[in-house]
Amino acid sequence: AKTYLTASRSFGASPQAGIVLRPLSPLSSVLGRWFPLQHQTGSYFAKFSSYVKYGSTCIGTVTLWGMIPTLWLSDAQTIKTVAAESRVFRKDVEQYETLNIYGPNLLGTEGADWKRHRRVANPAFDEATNAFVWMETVRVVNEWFAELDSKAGSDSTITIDVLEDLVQVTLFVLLSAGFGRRVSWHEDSSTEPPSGHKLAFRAAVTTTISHLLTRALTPNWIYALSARVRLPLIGPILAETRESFDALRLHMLDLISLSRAWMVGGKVSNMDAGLLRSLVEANMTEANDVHHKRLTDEELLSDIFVGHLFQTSAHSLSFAMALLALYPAVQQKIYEETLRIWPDDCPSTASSSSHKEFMPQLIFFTAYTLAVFQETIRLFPPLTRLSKIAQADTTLTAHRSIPSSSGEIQGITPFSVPVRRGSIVAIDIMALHMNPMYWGQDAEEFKPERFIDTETYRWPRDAFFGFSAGPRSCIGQRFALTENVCALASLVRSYEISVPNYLAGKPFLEQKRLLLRWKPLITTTPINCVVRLQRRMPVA
Ligand code: HEM
Repeated sequence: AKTYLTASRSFGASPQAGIVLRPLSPLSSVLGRWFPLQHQTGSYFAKFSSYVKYGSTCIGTVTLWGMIPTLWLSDAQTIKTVAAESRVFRKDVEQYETLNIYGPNLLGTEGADWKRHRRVANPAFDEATNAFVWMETVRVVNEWFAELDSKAGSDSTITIDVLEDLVQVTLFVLLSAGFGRRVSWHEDSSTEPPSGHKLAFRAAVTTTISHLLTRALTPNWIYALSARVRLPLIGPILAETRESFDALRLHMLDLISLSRAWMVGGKVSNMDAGLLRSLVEANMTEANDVHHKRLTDEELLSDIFVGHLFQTSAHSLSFAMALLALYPAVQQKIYEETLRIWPDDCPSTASSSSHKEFMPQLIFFTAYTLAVFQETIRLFPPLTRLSKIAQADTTLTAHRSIPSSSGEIQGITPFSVPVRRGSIVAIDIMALHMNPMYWGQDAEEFKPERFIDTETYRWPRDAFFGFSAGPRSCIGQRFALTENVCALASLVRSYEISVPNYLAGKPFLEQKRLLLRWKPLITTTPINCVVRLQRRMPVA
């Protein structure tokens, strides 16, 4: 009781909402789905409701274990300050430990170690890589479309579990644009493994995907222990998981060696562009002495892989497809936009050079498709919260407000929030994205127009935190935007997306409830996202 009181006294004038689990603890995300008090601060489904209840954009809670004061923020300016002051507000890297699967990486490191990773990675995430991402997305989605068409019925329709397919699509893009290893949709997964390998590449990839969640949610010490001792129940699953991750690691390390050998030999690799080649190149030009250390092969591999671990693109594209099935008028607008870019048909191949020419105009030509994707991320941010630890005593500014009888936020006044060293500061991305101060009273509605500037409206940049901001923002943002906009535009150009037959006769709100369900695992994960696709006829 005494420690609780000491912790809660540190909040100053911020309202207090009791004891909750640590914001990013794996337990809180696994149990989040079943947490009964869904409007309670800290619940994954509370959206902005607890900030309305307390009339404040900052709420204090105390962690169940450790009694650590935790401040939850839904205020754009406060969050911007926290993200910018990365020396005062450090990432809660302890919570990322299980994501360091292949070794330390950009996401799970801090301080000098993080800087070393970011310095090597920055130049690799350039326009050449994005051009390659565009080209490979075109290739992979066309292979996917061929697969869908071969399975479609005589009326050219097919009903699919979107997530299952998109996990493969986005992984194939990553393997190619990330590792320079083209995997065809049709490649046989029963191919004999090459010498020195237990699994063929495709088999290593597919088994790794199926064990991704087990690995990411298993504490490293249990994982390590399971290699030495036969653990009851979970032992065999962990052994299988280890086998698949080890098999993929060996393949990836081969690719790194190959890339380096090409570089040393002065050869132009047939791995085209791609992150791996650029990373290997940037790493080789880094100084390697007592002060500077190059990244190891494991670290390079980990930096590329961690971007996929979250499956952010697969999840966001799934939500976007479900939303397009529910909102045909939005889909029609994307279709009209794609008719302007591709008057004849969706391209089946793209060269990276043609994309490079196209890229500067891309955002302009696909403004609406991009807005649909951003609005999807606003409603379903893959990471709904981030957590930082204060390294020094400091002060933030938040806002108090009084909701009117019609629920509108009014009487907004600033107030100071003392932050004690060691406190957790939780950036509540979902609440920020639902905050009516920035997005209006209809913040929960799907309206891509919010992301289109007009002469009288400029969309609130600081209130969109889907890719984070400041020095620790997503390094793969352009990669993800290129991939997702290309995939969405190609999809809508080729297919009409609608709700599956079993939902067709239901009221709209019921369709919405059933199609947009999600669970808070490592990232916001769609549940049972099923849509019907009908091939569009070629434009006459
Ligand atoms: C829809 C897609 C994506 C979204 C919404 C997204 C979102 C985010 C967010 C919110 C962070 C901050 C995480 C934190 O502070 O803990 C982040 C970091 C990061 N993302 Fe993404 N991401 C996406 C796709 C990607 C892709 C495709 C890659 C790589 C190919 C990638 C690589 C990374 C890396 C390496 C970091 C750590 C950066 C650092 O700390 O320096 N992300 N991402």
